[in-house]
Amino acid sequence: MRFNFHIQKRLSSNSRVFDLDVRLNTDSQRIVILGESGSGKSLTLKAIAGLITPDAGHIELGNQTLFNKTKRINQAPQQRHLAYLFQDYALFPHLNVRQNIAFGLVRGWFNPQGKNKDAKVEYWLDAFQLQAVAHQLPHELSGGQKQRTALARALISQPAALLLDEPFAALDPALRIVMRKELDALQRSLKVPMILITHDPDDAEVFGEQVMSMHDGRLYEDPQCENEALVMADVA
Ligand SMILES: Nc1ncnc2c1ncn2[C@@H]1O[C@H](COP(=O)(O)OP(=O)(O)OP(=O)(O)O)[C@@H](O)[C@H]1O
Repeated sequence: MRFNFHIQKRLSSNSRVFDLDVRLNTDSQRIVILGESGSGKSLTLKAIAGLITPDAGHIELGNQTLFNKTKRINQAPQQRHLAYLFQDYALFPHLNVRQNIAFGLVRGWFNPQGKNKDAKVEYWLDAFQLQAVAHQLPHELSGGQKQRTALARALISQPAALLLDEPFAALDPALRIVMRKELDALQRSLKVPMILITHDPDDAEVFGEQVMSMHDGRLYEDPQCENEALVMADVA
């Protein structure tokens, strides 16, 4: 699955202007974007997910056009079939683990209940060893359990790609190592393409088939990265 995008977006607040101008065209299935705070990583993921609209450019995933300014294409977030895992996991506080995971199957306001849905939820509860805590609320979970619940909720809808915003930042160092391994194994077995943004070089080491670095709204090829798959797009 090819990621091909050129995203341009200007954000202004008071006298400060931030210009995002990122482009990438790659067949790589594990992309890590490494950058300091405020460099534009989250904005990039949000634009891919459809949560912010670029001023110009295009976003293509495989042969699907998610956004194209000149062709006036702008798919709604739910049409894009992407899973976006937020930094703080964004679990619903009033829903237990089972209900949070089931929410991943919800399409808009319409929530069809069916046998199939229950079987899928049970599958992910088993796969992530969450059966024992299935009835617990997010505030009653450990950091790792929260992360697994959020991942299960993201994966249950069989997304075309996984967008991960600092997925290990909230975990203590020991759990971070365990969860990195889990996500690594999971991504390899499901073969779901992913973009992971982080400021932690260890994430890049584990996941970075393709490591990019981000500075001041621009994306650069990491000089240490020897992967040949990346082709920087020359034209929009
Ligand atoms: N709605 C907005 N209006 C104006 N500026 C914004 C807005 N949202 C983000 N910015 C600015 O855009 C820049 C990039 O923000 P972004 O959230 O993408 O950073 P980041 O690289 O993800 O940082 P972090 O690692 O701290 O999450 C920041 O300087 C931020 O202040």
